[in-house]
Amino acid sequence: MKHEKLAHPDEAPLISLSGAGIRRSGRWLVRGITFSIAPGEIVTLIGPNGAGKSTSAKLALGILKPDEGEARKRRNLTVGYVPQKLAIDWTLPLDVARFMRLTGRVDSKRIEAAMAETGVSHLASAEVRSLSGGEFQRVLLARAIARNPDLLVLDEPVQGVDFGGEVALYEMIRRVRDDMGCGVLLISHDLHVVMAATDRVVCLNGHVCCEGSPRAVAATPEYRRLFGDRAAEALAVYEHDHDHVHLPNGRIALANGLASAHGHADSCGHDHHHHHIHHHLEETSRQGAGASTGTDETGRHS
Ligand SMILES: Nc1ncnc2c1ncn2[C@@H]1O[C@H](COP(=O)(O)OP(=O)(O)OP(=O)(O)O)[C@@H](O)[C@H]1O
Repeated sequence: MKHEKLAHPDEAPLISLSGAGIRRSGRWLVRGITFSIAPGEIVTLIGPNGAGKSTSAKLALGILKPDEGEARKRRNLTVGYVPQKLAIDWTLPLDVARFMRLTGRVDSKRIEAAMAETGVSHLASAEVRSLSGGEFQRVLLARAIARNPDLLVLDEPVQGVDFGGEVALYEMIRRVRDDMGCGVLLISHDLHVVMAATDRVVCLNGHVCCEGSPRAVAATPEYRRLFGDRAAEALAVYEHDHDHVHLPNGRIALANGLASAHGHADSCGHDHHHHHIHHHLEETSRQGAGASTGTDETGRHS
């Protein structure tokens, strides 16, 4: 897979936290947080509500100062931020093109290229408030990448997006990373398919519970304790990676006899495991979408 060439762990990290902690009203919100993001790397902070993901991200970005430990940021780091929520008065008319220009001066060519990259060029004159959840996410992503960031930060990027849209969004995030070579920090309170899209997972619960490749993290008892049965299900997805074969035309033949239309011709050459997971999930979502919503828990990992 491309990103294995694109990730540069030997280069100075874009951001790094070392034993960072922050205290408010006599209580440690997070403590002992250590992780870094290299250029070209996709890192996910995962943990339950209140685990300190946003706080850790703010420490990493220099928005909050640690009371102990260290937070370092590369000089002149440009950050593209995709927020969880936006404080916008939706009663006012606002089209996508204007929305893209609301914050800061960004070159028109860059905006056009970013909108093309996330597939929203055709929505330039659409009303922002009329966009679907998935369209709005892609507009937010375009707005963030138009700044040509070194680091893209996405806070709960799949809220309000259905399962098919979630898979598509993570595909897009990876493609943006491949094209731009930026680092990516994802923040997620739920498992989603975030695990499969990530180079490294940092599992938080006030401190770093466990960290490593998605597969390594999914196998730890700490992670299973935090996410319970669903963690085991997610792991099952990981271990479920040889239920199909790659056909010469790039399609996937599943054990249940279905062929996926989404196979990539290069699936076999690189990072086999991730592609397997991806195709497994994609097929599951296609089947689910045809039958009902495709977004329920059982549908995810069936
Ligand atoms: N400024 C603050 N003052 C006091 N407590 C705070 C402050 N900011 C956050 N907290 C507390 O710190 C803890 C971690 O919050 P944080 O928002 O980082 O968690 P999170 O993992 O991002 O949660 P969620 O998934 O719910 O967004 C919570 O208990 C929260 O109430």
